[in-house]
Amino acid sequence: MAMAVTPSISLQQITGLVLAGGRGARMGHVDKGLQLFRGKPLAAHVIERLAGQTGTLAINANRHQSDYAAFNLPVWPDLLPDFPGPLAGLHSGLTHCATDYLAAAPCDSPLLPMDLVAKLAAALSLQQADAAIAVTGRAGQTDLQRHPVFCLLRKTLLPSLTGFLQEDGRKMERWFAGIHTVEVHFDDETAFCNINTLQELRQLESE
Ligand SMILES: Nc1nc2c(ncn2[C@@H]2O[C@H](COP(=O)(O)OP(=O)(O)OP(=O)(O)O)[C@@H](O)[C@H]2O)c(=O)[nH]1
Ligand SMILES: [Mg+2]
Repeated sequence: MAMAVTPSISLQQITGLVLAGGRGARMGHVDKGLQLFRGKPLAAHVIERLAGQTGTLAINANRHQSDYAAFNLPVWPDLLPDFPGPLAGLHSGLTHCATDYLAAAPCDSPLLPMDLVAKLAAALSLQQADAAIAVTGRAGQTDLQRHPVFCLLRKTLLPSLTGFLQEDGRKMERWFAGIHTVEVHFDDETAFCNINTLQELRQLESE
């Protein structure tokens, strides 16, 4: 009997996207990705961690675009008005990327796993899924946490996402529930810590 062969995904087929397109309302409407954490902008931490995990990188930002351009990466704004949420960033990424896959991570999680993309890609490929998202905690337990802003998407999902957004869908979880998504478990919960307020920024900085 012939063995089923699952083609694996190479790094060169993946564009990494730093999601920095939000309003930062809980931080006083500052541009979160540009706030300093341990002496460097939050976005710089994410760029450094993602570099090497994907073939190319880009930034999704809607404000201070010249500041983001200083990272020497393409800056892709949302194509939809009024800050409809992170899905708008994924929509921009899938529209612009020239690769078969897009891996996204938010600008406000400076400790993201160094094996994020490799693990998402391995699971997506093995399950022949269209999307992979990160999960922490133990399956079946109440502390299971889904982290859909840390995701890997096939570029072929663009029409699905466009349709979802056109119908005013904003909830990431709802879009992922309607497509073939695989959940990928990560042991290190702290790698996904996410900074929403200035207090959280200072707190994590001092840890
Ligand atoms: N492109 C895009 N990204 C967004 C939008 N809203 C949030 N994000 C991104 O989604 C990720 C998680 O969002 P939040 O933690 O809520 O960040 P935020 O929306 O800037 O902050 P709050 O305004 O305080 O909710 C971050 O990477 C944000 O940059 C949006 O309207 N467009
Ligand atoms: Mg928000």
